[in-house]
Amino acid sequence: MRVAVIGTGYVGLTTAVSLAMNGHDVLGIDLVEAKIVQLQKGKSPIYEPGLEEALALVLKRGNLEFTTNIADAREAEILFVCVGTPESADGTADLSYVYAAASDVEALHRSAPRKRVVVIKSTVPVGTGDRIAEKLRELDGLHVVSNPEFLREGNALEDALHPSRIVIGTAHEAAAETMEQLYQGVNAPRVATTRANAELIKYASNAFLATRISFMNELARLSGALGTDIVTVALGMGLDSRIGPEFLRAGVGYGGSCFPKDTIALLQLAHQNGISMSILEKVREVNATQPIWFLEQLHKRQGNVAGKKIAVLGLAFKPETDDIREAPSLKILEALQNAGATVAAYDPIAAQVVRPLFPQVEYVGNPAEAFKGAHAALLITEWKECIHLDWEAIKSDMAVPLLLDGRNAWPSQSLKDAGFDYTGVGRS
Ligand SMILES: NC(=O)c1ccc[n+]([C@@H]2O[C@H](COP(=O)([O-])OP(=O)(O)OC[C@H]3O[C@@H](n4cnc5c(N)ncnc54)[C@H](O)[C@@H]3O)[C@@H](O)[C@H]2O)c1
Ligand SMILES: O=c1ccn([C@@H]2O[C@H](COP(=O)(O)OP(=O)(O)O[C@H]3O[C@H](CO)[C@@H](O)[C@H](O)[C@H]3O)[C@@H](O)[C@H]2O)c(=O)[nH]1
Repeated sequence: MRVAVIGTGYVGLTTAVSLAMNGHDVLGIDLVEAKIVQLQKGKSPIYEPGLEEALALVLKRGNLEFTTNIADAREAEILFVCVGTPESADGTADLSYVYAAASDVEALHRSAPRKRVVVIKSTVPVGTGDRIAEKLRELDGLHVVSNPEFLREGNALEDALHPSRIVIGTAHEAAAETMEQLYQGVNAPRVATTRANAELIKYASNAFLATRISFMNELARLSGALGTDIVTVALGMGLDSRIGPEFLRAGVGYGGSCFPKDTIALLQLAHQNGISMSILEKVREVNATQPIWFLEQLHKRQGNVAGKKIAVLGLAFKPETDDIREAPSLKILEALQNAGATVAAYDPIAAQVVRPLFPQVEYVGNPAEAFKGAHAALLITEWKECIHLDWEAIKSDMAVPLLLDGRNAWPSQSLKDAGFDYTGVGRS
């Protein structure tokens, strides 16, 4: 099928590449010319495992092209909207990019009318799809479908090719049929529903996952006080099939471009409808304080960190991505700097995007460098490069062998046996 994807960021580019891999003819559209020029050359502007290789493949096959001009999409039967919906000053989702993209679609459709489906993949509050449909109603042959995206960064292409589910929100039979044709061959459960339900499924899923994390982080604080081990507790909980093992990892808090903004957007949507979601308020509160709680564990052991060297391992909000949006590392770097510490940081991919924000931090080329002379080391992102380390060498390199494992990913017992002063999150 002929598909156009508006917005070639994390979601748009991954969607475009995965649809092209599945044999569709895809046109990727973005406003940022530099991005399009780079993509035309087969260079991915974002770091996602396997994405650049897949991009090269579909460019070579000729079923993916890029442009800055939406008029080039006149032949497209399906137009995906994958633009950002960032947090506004009041916490609601900023829909200006979505509405601008809808206006672009409207202009295209007026100049080149044909049967078309407009698919909103951006995460948007309940009612947005209906409002866009209202705005475009006069345009014959054009139907608006909600098809939220559930991919995870760092695993984006894999998730797009093998999704957990495909949610299609539309009341229009022919549009639903077009979507089914598009996803033919993709083996995933379908949820065929209204646009509004589809929109709420997306926010509810993210809010629920964030809730599990904050629950575990708060439980970890108790576990630390009791001297119990949160990792074992999570294992024991997750074996209950009603609970399941995913998203029970305590740590320094969730970050990224989705959970922080989507939880506040859902809260604002609830307020606008006279509903108080007190659980979700607490989820955000626990998450906001988790990096600070983590740093208290450092201060308890090191006292004043002024003038001391602190190694920070990992900066991205999770491994396998260069994304630092709402990354806990940013709060931690800021607090360490305010406390007068000298910080040496390592991240295999994200250091270059953090550097302009924290120019005083020393960015080192490998983890071993960060540990040299350090009075403490903090694991913030569990990159494999930050986990599989030569601990013997590290022990002799550190000024004080104090380890604070913000992801419970270092081998706690063997480090303690080797003489390190080790503390995880909710495990002593
Ligand atoms: N990042 C994720 O993991 C993820 C996962 C699921 C859903 N989402 C949702 O998907 C949406 C996109 O997120 P993202 O992380 O890909 O954003 P992003 O910021 O990485 O990419 C958005 C892209 O859209 C482009 N753009 C904006 N307006 C445009 C227009 N009118 N025409 C053409 N291009 C335009 C921007 O230049 C940018 O390249 C958001 O609503 C987000 O909540 C994101
Ligand atoms: O047990 C866990 C699991 C995750 N995290 C943290 O939670 C954040 C988000 O992780 P993850 O969900 O894996 O990454 P995202 O790419 O943000 O993906 C989420 O947000 C996307 C955007 O909406 C959705 O599409 C995905 O389904 C949803 O998982 C990261 O900081 C993780 O370190 C934890 O602290 N503990």
